[in-house]
Amino acid sequence: MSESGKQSAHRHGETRRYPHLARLGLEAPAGVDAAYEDLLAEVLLDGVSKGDRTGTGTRSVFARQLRYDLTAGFPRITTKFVAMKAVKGELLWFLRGDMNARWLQERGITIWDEWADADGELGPIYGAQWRSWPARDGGAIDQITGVIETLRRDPDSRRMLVSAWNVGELDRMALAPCHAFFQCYVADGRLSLQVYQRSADLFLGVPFNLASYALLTHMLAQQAELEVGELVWTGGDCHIYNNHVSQVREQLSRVPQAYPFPRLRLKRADSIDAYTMDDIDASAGYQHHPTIKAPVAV
Ligand SMILES: Nc1nc(=O)c2c([nH]1)NC[C@@H]1CN(c3ccc(C(=O)N[C@@H](CCC(=O)O)C(=O)O)cc3)CN21
Ligand SMILES: O=c1ccn([C@H]2C[C@H](O)[C@@H](COP(=O)(O)O)O2)c(=O)[nH]1
Repeated sequence: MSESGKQSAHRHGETRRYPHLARLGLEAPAGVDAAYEDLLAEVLLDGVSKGDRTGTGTRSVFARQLRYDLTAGFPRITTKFVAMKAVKGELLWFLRGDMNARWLQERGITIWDEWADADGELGPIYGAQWRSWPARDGGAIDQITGVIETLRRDPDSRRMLVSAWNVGELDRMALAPCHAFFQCYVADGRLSLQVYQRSADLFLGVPFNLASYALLTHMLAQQAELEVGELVWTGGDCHIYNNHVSQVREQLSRVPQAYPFPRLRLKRADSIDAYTMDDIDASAGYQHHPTIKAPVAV
């Protein structure tokens, strides 16, 4: 094949790899994962105009999937700075079964403040459902401990689900769960996880959600003495808020200079309840573009 033929074949390959970025004339560097940015591009270009609960307005597409090989790197988006301190804190806070924003605020994490009442209360959101789903007999079901036990005892199980979508308690939650449930899957000693996110704020929420579930997969794998496999993110209503459009354009313009994902260092803890902020480090090799600020829709 001639040199120019090779080049055009390469370009064609890239076009298929990230077709929506290609429509904007953008190409990611070789070896860089830009699937998230391609979804941003798709919603920017093809999203249908839709109203929403917050009154902000969005463009939106329905039902998309992102997949990350966790052995290849930790999916912390590089085309803007992703605040890992808030991601780590929020996940540890969920795992505490906490329903009050105080613990986050004491650590300088403010991402739940808009939804908390004057006492910091949020109602029985993720943490409550993960760790103490109310049982019929008046007791509580710890779904996280349950799934770790099943991962150890019966990793072939097809019933390893954790749900935050407790229909009977939705009206008491400050916000209905967005990442509604997840499923674990083990093959060849590797733990994969798929999360279903019914509603996805692609610019502000999803970079957090991807890093958070990647981290959770690593923690669960460590607790069950498994290696990590794949993170599969499935989104329902995938939207860009109308007041995030200029930020998204800025972010996409960075795709040609995007970086490979960093690595996660996770210090071993004795139980899923024993991890601390200092045990988690996703900064090794994290090269990234600067922060892009945006208002959160409440
Ligand atoms: N509209 C909306 N989008 C969300 O992503 C979202 C909600 N609501 N409500 C509940 C939680 C709270 N989440 C949030 C809230 C704020 C940020 C945010 O402002 N992030 C900034 C800075 C974070 C920081 O440095 O602390 C960012 O640049 O990522 C992210 C996720 C995710 N969830
Ligand atoms: O982890 C989260 C939590 C929330 N979101 C986004 C998705 C929506 O933009 C709002 C929730 O509004 P609903 O009207 O309840 O769908 O919050 C997210 O992306 N990630």
